[in-house]
Amino acid sequence: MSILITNIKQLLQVHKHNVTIVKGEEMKKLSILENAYLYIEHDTIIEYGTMDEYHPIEAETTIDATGRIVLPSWCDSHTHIVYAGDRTGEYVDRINGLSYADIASRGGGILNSAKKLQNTSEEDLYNQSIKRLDEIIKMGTGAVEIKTGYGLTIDAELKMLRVIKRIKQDTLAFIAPTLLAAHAIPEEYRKNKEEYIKLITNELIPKAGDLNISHFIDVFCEEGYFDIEDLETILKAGQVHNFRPKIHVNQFNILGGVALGVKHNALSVDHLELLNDGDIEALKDSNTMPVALPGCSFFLGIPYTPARKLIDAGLPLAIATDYNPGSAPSGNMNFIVGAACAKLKLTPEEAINAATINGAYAMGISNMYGSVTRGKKANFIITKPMNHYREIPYSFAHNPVDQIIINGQLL
Ligand SMILES: N=CN[C@@H](CCC(=O)O)C(=O)O
Ligand SMILES: [Zn+2]
Repeated sequence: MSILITNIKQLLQVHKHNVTIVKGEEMKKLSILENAYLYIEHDTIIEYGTMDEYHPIEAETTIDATGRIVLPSWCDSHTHIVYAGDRTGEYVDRINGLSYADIASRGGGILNSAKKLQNTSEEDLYNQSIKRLDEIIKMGTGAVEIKTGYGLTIDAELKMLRVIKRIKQDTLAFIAPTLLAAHAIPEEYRKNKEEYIKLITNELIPKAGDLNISHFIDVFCEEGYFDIEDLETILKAGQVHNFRPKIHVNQFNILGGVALGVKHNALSVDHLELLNDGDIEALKDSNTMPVALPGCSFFLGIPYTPARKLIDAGLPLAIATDYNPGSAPSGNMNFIVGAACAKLKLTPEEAINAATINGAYAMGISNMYGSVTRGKKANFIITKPMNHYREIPYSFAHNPVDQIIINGQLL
């Protein structure tokens, strides 16, 4: 299959030589070709340039993109889209004044989702989850990280991993599986967290490692969940089975998870609604990507990640949806890009960098995704007619997507 796109009003994120991460001041730049063409063969970017350099290319499909913008598909590096049912009841409880913590303390929250998932067949869980993935692909996402973490028993967590593997096999999008080995303490271990941690380190991690589905490990490091000692214990056990950390830290409290994540060569530290100077220092000269989740802050009404503090300190930033039934029931990366500008105060260029190349980095795939570079994967958004790419975050609740190309296939 070959696709030629011509008369592209603006082709975004063009890099002749591959870029795998964008930091600090560099995030303010977005390399653009005006009035461009793009040629794709199978699943790969073969050629691109401006129309005045263009020489006729034979292609099976030709798209005239006059007045429209073409950019790499969104790279959503933090989702929990494999889950059963929903938590709309809790949503109303929160509107009526209960906090996320109040609901969790009454056995709601993650434990509510775990009960539903334990009582849902693997087939049904797959059918519910693949629908969510198909929906976010239509909204422009081409690479998605998917976590476990709603099983909370060995069998249910491994069931989640098998569903993620089946999704990976059945979709054109890139899927990065993550073992969220420690998401919440099950009721039966409430008074014996140490026992649950032993189950995780001695049984879940080795069994998940043997399945060879996921290469990332995650822990929810938070008061009432897993503390900094638990985090170190679990990351060390993960390292034995070659799991690289991508961890939930600093959402409601600062427990030291950022520095510990950097110490364990975390690929990303996610949430960061709270940050102190020590966190910023720990991240400098590290290979760890800070990830902000503005959809969660929007939905829970909690602070937004101080993204300007991170970028102005010369650090990179990725943005992601956190798509999950409790704190962010939306996988719309277009909204996240809009929220990054409106609430994190990122420029449109910074937000697009954070949702493409840096999002790919936070999944370990920015050598193959996240920019228009010869030889990289052909995952693209072709927008509806618009005057400037700034309209993508500006029209924050609109859908800018007209057509998508995933793995070189026009959908
Ligand atoms: N904070 C922990 N985990 C998810 C929420 C999980 C849930 O509430 O179901 C998050 O990233 O927000
Ligand atoms: Zn999350």
